[in-house]
Amino acid sequence: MSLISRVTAPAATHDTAGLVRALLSTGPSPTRPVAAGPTPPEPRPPSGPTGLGTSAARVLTKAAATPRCSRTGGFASPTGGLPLPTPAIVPQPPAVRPPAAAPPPSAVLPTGSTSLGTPAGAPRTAPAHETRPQAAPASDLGRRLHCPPAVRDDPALGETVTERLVEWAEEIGIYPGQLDKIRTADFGRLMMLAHPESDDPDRLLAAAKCALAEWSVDDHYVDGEVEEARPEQLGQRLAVAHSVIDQANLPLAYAPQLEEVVTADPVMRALRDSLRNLHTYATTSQVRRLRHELGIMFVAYNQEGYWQAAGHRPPVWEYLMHRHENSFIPCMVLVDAIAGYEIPYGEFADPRVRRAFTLAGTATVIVNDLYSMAKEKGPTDFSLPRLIATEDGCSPEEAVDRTVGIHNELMLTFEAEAAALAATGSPELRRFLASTWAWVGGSREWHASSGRYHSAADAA
Ligand SMILES: CC(C)=CCC/C(C)=C(\C)COP(=O)(O)OP(=O)(O)O
Repeated sequence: MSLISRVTAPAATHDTAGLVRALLSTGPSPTRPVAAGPTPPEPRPPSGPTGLGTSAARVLTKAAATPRCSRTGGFASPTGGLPLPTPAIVPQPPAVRPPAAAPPPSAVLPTGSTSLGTPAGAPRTAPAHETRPQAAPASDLGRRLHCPPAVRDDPALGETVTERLVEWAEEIGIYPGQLDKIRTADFGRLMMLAHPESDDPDRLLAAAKCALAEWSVDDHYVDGEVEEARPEQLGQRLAVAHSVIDQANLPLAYAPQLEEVVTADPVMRALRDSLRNLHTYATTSQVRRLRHELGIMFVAYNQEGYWQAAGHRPPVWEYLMHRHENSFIPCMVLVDAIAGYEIPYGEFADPRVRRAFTLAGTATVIVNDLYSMAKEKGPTDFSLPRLIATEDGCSPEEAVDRTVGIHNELMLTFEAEAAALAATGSPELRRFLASTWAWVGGSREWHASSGRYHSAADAA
């Protein structure tokens, strides 16, 4: 493809089959970056599943342990021993929003029982627009979600990271008087499950500090979980906090005033300190990538502020777009840094890679919506099942089914596209996609068990 054709190429769309076809015809070399190379390659037809496949992801691997001090690369195998997603099924163009009367079955897995909450056919006590989907049994969701299992589970390592994270939070001053929330959520366990390529507590802690700083923005400023939510101030707080994400450098006479505001705010201190610490383990460009993702996340938080202030209930399309921006991507973007390698920036920024990566990101946060239904009870605590129930006028059980279907569509698309990208990209890209796949599986496992979503109070 010529440079001009590439520059003028249309943005990626949701035409999976076309995209996979295009990927497979742009370059067969397994080591060539997807965005590089002037020579028109020979078309290479798909030869069927070539990776290790989802079933291989069930094998716990130790081979993927972190190369301890590599900051730029150094991997034993193209995926660092991690299973790579395999397009066992290339999804057909799916109906994202199934008709209310006859929803199709879940994309890959049997939908199983419909006994999530009230039994089908039971009398309804409230109109559909007022219903709140109940939390689905975790075991049932785990079976129905198209998602790999966690690659490893090392509870002691997770506990170590959580304990050190609590100490850090206390030092910084986030979650004052509520440090138990951090212990209960067990964020160290999330990092242990989601970054199986590293068994180094320091690296996992670096990722955990970033994640907790990000969560603290939500819990302190947006959701009202730690401080009272003040939607009218949200834009102002986020803008000032962003001056830490992308350091504002004011003229000397004014800089101290900004610094005073920043240092007085625990969330801003947490963001600054976690990013500073990350530099120990990540390259400058990896940290810059995270700074960019946080800017996007802040835009989405501002949107939530608008929803709260205006009493706006987003339609499903708008909420899904919001979840593209407000997802776990800021955590996932660190997979290579924490594992000790680096995907070339040209490949990371390639729209096809970006598309696959962000589809996986949205899928992770839909998992969050499903597992956090019991926790999200306030009138502006929107979630995908809840909004679908309202918009489609369907039962909570049906809304959960549709949410699972949307999640599975995203994951199947990621799986197919990641496999095609892996076949045409560099070893680092291949590994990055495998690391992403592992992150998604570890995150689902954490959501299924974390005290953040499964407290006795929520069950009541
Ligand atoms: C770790 C991280 C990127 C956090 C910022 C975004 C965030 C809090 C989520 C993606 C989770 O969504 P939600 O606000 O629904 O979180 P909880 O269910 O309250 O954990």
